[in-house]
Amino acid sequence: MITYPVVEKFISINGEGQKAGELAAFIRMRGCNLSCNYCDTSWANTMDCPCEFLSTEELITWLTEHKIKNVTLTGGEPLLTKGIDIFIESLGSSGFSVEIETNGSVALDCFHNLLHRPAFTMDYKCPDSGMEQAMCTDNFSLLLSKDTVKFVVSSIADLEKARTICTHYKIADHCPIFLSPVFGRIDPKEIVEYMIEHHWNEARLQLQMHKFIWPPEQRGV
Ligand SMILES: C[S@@+](CC[C@H](N)C(=O)[O-])C[C@H]1O[C@@H](n2cnc3c(N)ncnc32)[C@H](O)[C@@H]1O
Ligand SMILES: Nc1nc2[nH]cc(C(=O)O)c2c(=O)[nH]1
Ligand code: SF4
Ligand SMILES: [Mg+2]
Repeated sequence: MITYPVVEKFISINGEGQKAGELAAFIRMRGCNLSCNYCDTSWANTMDCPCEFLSTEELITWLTEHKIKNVTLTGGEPLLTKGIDIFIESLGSSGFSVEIETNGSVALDCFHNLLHRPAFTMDYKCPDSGMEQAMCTDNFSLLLSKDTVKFVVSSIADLEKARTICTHYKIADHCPIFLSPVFGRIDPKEIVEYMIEHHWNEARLQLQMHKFIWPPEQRGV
């Protein structure tokens, strides 16, 4: 029986993305291949982080008990979890609406062809994250309208790079573009001013809502 290394699971409102404000269940998997210098869940990224090994049946029982429709798989990097494709199919065939928060370094081609293809919220790691060299830009051509490309920006230089990438890969023809400030590192006003200055109608500012509702460092919300 496959089990998955879950470092936390909780019900909350989704603080980010196309379903921001809707109830969702979050399942956070252990381990990540990147180390973004702003990561707000770096505690979950090491392989010695305490976790529970849970089976599909245990996780679906928990979701069913909470009468939840939306499920977000996050981490760490959820797409590196062994057998995650099987879990995604099980969630989809059980009727859950599945969103994956993924870091942009994992090739999506094998997940794109799943019977129950989830919605991907895929980061493009901007230069100031220190992780841009790991980006798998072949993913852009696979994205659909239910997916999102998210740029988590630290600076105007990051915004410049985000705009260049959007133009080059014609991202707005595939899916929505979200701009999210690295929490506390850039004033969201600067992002709005940048959008106005560059007539950037295709982009959408998003703030991590849960960090305004609860203390920004709080886990499990
Ligand atoms: C913790 S990551 C986990 C999923 C995956 N590893 C990824 O990077 O997309 C979830 C989302 O939180 C964002 N994030 C992490 N730290 C952040 C911070 N300090 N401020 C804003 N967003 C942050 C990431 O960029 C990503 O979009
Ligand atoms: N409420 C809430 N919404 C979220 N959306 C994406 C999250 C994540 O950490 O991936 C997250 C999270 O940690 N909490
Ligand atoms: S890829 Fe995601 S989980 Fe990994 S370090 Fe970056 S923000 Fe954190
Ligand atoms: Mg988070």
